[in-house]
Amino acid sequence: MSLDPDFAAALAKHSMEIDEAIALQLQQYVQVMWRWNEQLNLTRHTTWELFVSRDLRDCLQLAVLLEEGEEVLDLGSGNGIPGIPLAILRPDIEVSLAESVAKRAKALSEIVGELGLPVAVYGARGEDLLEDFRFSTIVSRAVGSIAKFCRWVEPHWASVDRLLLVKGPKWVEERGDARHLGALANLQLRRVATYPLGDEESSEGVILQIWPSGARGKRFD
Ligand SMILES: C[S@@+](CC[C@H](N)C(=O)[O-])C[C@H]1O[C@@H](n2cnc3c(N)ncnc32)[C@H](O)[C@@H]1O
Repeated sequence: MSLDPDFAAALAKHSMEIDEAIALQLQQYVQVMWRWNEQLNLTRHTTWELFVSRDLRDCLQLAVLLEEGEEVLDLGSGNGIPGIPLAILRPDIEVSLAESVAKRAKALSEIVGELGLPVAVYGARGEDLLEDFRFSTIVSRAVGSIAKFCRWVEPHWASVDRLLLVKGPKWVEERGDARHLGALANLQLRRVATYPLGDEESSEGVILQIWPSGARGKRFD
């Protein structure tokens, strides 16, 4: 298999230098996922330009924030973003995917199976998994507001060290709502990455880290 010229051109346009073996695995993921997209509504990003400038950019930003050996849960994985590219970019971490819609979870299982990735896929609500499993980091994109996430995880902070949420420009408004609702009480929130999104220079992506205040979350303070 060789690199699709449109994928290579999009990587070059966005100045992303990615090892060829890794780029080929990413390409295989996208091609298999786009195949499933013909039957299921998994993504609207159906060009290499959109995959690179939106999806891959978010995943690369997350990848550098994860420590070696982390156990990571992608909550609300849908089409596999960010969990599957993270598993490809960072083979030293352990990635699990949670997707509550059964047919999407089944497609994700087929995709990771076809790619031969050591990724567990759970057809379940991510917050319910925290009853039985422990993760160092929950990553998530386009699943719920900050307030919603805090509520979901609130009873389970013993099972997770931190959240890394990929957000768009509305994050400030969401943070305000979460504060107003008291959802951020006893939690710390820090913006740990800011980057331009797509071709629109005015549009920014951010990654928010949320962790418990006090002794439990001390190492992130
Ligand atoms: C808009 S899609 C986002 C997919 C992908 N993360 C992305 O960024 O493109 C949201 C997905 O999260 C799933 N979802 C929503 N709430 C969830 C929960 N609590 N646990 C697991 N999956 C959930 C939905 O079924 C849907 O597939």
